[in-house]
Amino acid sequence: MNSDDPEEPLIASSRELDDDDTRNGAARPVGSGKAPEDAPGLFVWLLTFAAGISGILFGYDTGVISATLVSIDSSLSGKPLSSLDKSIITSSTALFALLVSPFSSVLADAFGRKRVIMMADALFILGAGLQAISSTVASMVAGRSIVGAAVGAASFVVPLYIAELAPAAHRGRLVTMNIVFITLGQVVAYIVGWIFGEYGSTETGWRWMVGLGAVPAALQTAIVLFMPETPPWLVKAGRSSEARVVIEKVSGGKRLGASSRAVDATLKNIEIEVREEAQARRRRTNSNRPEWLASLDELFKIQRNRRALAIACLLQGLQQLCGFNSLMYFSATIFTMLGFPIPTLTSLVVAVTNFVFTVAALFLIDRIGRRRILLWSIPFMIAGLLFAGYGFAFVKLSADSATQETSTQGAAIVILVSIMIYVAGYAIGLGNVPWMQSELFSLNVRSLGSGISTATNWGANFVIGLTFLLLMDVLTPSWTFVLYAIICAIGYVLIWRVYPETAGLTLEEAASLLEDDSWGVR
Ligand SMILES: O[C@H]1[C@H](O)[C@@H](O)[C@H](O)[C@@H](O)[C@H]1O
Repeated sequence: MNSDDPEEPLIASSRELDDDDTRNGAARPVGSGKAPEDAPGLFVWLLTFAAGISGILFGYDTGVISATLVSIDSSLSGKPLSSLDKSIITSSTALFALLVSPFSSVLADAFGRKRVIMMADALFILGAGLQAISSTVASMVAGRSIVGAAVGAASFVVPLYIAELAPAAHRGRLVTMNIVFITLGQVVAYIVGWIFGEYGSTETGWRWMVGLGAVPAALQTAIVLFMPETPPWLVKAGRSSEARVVIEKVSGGKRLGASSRAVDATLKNIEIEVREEAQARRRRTNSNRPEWLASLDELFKIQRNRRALAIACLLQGLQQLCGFNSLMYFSATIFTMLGFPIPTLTSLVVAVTNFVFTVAALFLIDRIGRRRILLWSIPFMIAGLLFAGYGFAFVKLSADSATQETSTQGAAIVILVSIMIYVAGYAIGLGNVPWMQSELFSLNVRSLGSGISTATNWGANFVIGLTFLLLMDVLTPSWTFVLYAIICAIGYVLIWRVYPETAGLTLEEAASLLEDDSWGVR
């Protein structure tokens, strides 16, 4: 059904929804609604900015670890960190993010999106504090794990929060804002790591690096107190009049032309979807099965939900398995081996390129569309990886930059430029499109589906972080990069086959695209 079609009523009344329609979730579009099409008002930008602080925290805490590990020296447990210590400290964050992200979907449904953001802030502060005062490896691991739990919850709930608040026409751009904040947090972490590592004392420098993560979390806690809940959650909680006020504000307020008809239409659409969900839940409860099992059932047994989940997990898995975070975590190590004189500064190139092209994506994503931007950008990633792999074939790697032979300097430059091409391609597409996952799911499985695909992201992140150095050793750097190129090529074909374009559609229109029986793209 096309809401631009003059023949179609803007919304279906509940009487138009027969039982079959509602059972299949095939009824009229809902979600955030398409009605308010104006530019996002100041209110939406403020909300996005406030919620985006979570992105800064996410980026900061994932980016800061590489500098932290090389600066800790012997301050934990009175001895230098072993490789195993380093691996456990690094991977505990991804592991806990993985464990917490699906669980946070249950919390987000029960307590609201906003409260989960606040819970994550409390964890960010606790984790940063614990890391900063750590004197043993065990307490450092505990601090990293708590931060991981916070990152897991925030990485799930913030995109969901923004997607449910933003008008459809601007949703892509607003969700991308969150990724801009993540990549900005990574740039800040690299700069802070470089400054404290270079100029701070050995004993306290790294403590400042990790402890500073508490500052944005405290700031966000103060701001979030004044932020609203999302309209779909409010309607679900039986607070439709509050939802109406939020929709009105989000559409720019009455003075900016948010006609009360458009606001009513949006609210009505959400109410219909919530009603459908309640009916579906009643049917599930009748069957005497635990609620979560019934939801899981619904996610896997209904074709459109299954397809949404497969696409979301494909994109999230590919975002990590393409190998980008190997660079985020180990680029300083790679550039040391390549003989660059100040590797931490050179590695800043990765974080800055990622940030700059994510900002570019912000302006392009709604215009070009998710599917198309991926199909255009992944070939650049593949080319960058293959050139880098080729460059590595000419370099004799050394752990000490001083012994690097001049003859390989050309190859080192080729590798640096190839990595920049790869990172640019990543940032403009795969770095952000997967986070628009919530628009693929209908409301009744949106939280659960987004939670599972976010967990896929963290699972794959964990695998990449754990295996990169091993692969470099076993396969050689050239073949490691070729392997990532092969993964990108497989991902390209899968995206081309199964991922339809969702740009500019309401959440529900996007979800109903997937009702097609075949797995092809209409
Ligand atoms: O979207 C983000 C972004 O691309 C970050 O730079 C990356 O480190 C994350 O893993 C990813 O989820």
